[in-house]
Amino acid sequence: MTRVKICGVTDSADRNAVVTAGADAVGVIHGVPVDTPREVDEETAMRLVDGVPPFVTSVLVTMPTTVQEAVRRVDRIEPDAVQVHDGLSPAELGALDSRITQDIVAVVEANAPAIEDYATHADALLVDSVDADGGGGTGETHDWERTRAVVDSLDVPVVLAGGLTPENVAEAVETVGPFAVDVASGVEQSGGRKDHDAVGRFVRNATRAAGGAV
Ligand SMILES: O=C(O)c1ccccc1NCC(=O)[C@H](O)[C@H](O)COP(=O)(O)O
Repeated sequence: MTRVKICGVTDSADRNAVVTAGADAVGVIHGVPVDTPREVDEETAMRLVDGVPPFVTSVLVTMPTTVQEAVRRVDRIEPDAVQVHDGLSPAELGALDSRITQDIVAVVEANAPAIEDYATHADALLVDSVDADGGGGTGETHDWERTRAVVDSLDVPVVLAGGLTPENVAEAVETVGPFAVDVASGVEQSGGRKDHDAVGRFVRNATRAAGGAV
């Protein structure tokens, strides 16, 4: 069955709705040098992560420029996993891995060359549609067939992201066969605020679809 991460929660009501809907992971965005309504300050990130219950994974989504910066954020916020968007090379991800106990999800741009280089140093890859500044949350889909080839060629779990919605997620799962799917803007009522009904539909449609990796 395909796992589901709902990304970019900004308050406890949305976090709790995501958990109630049955998502496997909750993404909290902090430390990104891009303009996004989904980023929260450090205190809020700590509080949101702290309230994620057992058996649901809290994920800090961040864009560090150095390994040290990533370590400091992880040590302060204490998520279950860290998702690194842009900024760190595969070798730096390896260095980060040796300094934290959390799993590392490395974000790779869907059209990037040598995606496999990141697989060596990460616990999972998240294949996303990335904007010119390296940020996510674009609401744009990419070439799912290419991502299917990535899934087929690598042993590491692959998370599909970018432009997913309750309406297209079943087709995405069937086409790509990812370990998990991830959504931010596709389940919002307005920037940074989740539409709880859409979150529920997204989780149901993703988990009922055939094609996810076991
Ligand atoms: O969502 C953002 O605004 C964002 C900004 C900077 C770095 C990462 C960001 N999001 C990370 C995610 O994991 C999103 O869920 C992913 O990019 C998919 O977004 P969407 O296309 O809106 O579903």
